[in-house]
Amino acid sequence: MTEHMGSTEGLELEERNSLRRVANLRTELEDITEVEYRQLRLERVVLVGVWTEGTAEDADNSLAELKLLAETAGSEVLDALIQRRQKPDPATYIGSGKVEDLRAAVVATGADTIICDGALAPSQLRNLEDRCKVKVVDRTALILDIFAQHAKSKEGKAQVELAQLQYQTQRLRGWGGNLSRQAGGQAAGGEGIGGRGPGETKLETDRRRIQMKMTKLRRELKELGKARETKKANRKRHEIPSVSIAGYTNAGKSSLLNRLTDAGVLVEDALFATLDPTTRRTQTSDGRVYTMSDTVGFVRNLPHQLVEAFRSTLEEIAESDLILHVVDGSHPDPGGQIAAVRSVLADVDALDVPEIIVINKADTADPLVIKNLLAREPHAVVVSARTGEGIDELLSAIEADLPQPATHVDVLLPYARGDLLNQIHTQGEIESLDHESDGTHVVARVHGHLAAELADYAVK
Ligand SMILES: Nc1nc2c(ncn2[C@@H]2O[C@H](COP(=O)(O)OP(=O)(O)OP(=O)(O)O)[C@@H](O)[C@H]2O)c(=O)[nH]1
Ligand SMILES: [Mg+2]
Repeated sequence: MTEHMGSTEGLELEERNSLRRVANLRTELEDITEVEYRQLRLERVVLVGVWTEGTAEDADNSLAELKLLAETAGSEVLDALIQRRQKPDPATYIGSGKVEDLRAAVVATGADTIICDGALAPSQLRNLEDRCKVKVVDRTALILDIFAQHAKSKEGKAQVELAQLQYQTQRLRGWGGNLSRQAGGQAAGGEGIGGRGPGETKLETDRRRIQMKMTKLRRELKELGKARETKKANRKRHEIPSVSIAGYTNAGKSSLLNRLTDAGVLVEDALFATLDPTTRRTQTSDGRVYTMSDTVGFVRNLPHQLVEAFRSTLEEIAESDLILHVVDGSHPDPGGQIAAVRSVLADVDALDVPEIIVINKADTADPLVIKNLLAREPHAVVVSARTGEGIDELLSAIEADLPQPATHVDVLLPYARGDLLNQIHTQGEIESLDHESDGTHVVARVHGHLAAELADYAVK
């Protein structure tokens, strides 16, 4: 299902394999902390979902996405179960009877992990683990895991680690329960769950270590945030408009950035290929400079911890002048993707930034689906980052939506002030330009601070 591209493939596979080897050291699990155990890569998994509302098709889409996510995390999906229920069982997520089926599927396939398609309460995870005797994780943990594998920059890594620790600190159960028995091969007696005896001390040590680590990460992130602030301030001072490319994961955001700016960003048919935002400088057809940034992809029910951890990155979207909201026109439910993205945008107060809906993958999308999207989203452009279709139209739409410089100037610039003429070119909008005997006569719209610099040369 996933088709990896480029030279990164070898590297990531190697990384994943090395992690697998660690995962196989089951007998030594007692030497590592539970936190490290929880971070071990998933391997052979069974998926399970509860279907509470919507159509059977929605349920299938949701489980198909969970499968993609699991594969992106490097695991092999062996089986998938889905149960129709009014609401998840408070004790075991799926119904008690269904747990037997799940356990049977685990035994039959030899799976070592169960992934649930939702956000589960710590007690639900614990109960399922006890009854199925393998590690049980939820969608949140899975997404956190993918982010952890993909984060490359120092800031990205710190953000993900903080989110993971926040998630785990509420879910530690100590080594006294079934996990350590299963892991360490001790006799499975009738002890209770949740860690007694030595497990409990271990649990406390783990908790304290996590708290210390989190404090340290928060401090680091604060430092790293300062560098970002400086960059932003610089851009603001020069009043360079910024465009953010946002959208559901795998919609084609990086492909679009590459197509629009020759950025050379990694493109992969995998979820969350991009975690570190890339910013490129580019310009309008009349020479005005602006920046365009690729951003981390969104997903339905993006774990709250991640929205928090990535808040500073996401807030850049809120501060940009224009959002290109990319949606995969060939996806079975593009409308659902748009809604999921908008809910994250609302979370970071980015809803009042002007938005262009970019319906991508027009080369493979169903024309009827595109027609319906266009009817619902009037401010939309249909493109294909792959074939280049619609890209010129998109560039014109971007130019038209960029903030217009506010101040009208009419100046005669001496030829010695080529620097100012250059600034008008890159920052302003030129209405007329004539080379005259005593200088260049320019009529243009520019930003306030440039207008002030030009005041000396105003034509009376
Ligand atoms: N057919 C088709 N495929 C496309 C198009 N644009 C992108 N793709 C493919 O879609 C997949 C995802 O593209 P990316 O550009 O990595 O998507 P992204 O939105 O940056 O994804 P993440 O960074 O993982 O959130 C890749 O396999 C691309 O080759 C398009 O216009 N048509
Ligand atoms: Mg990307």
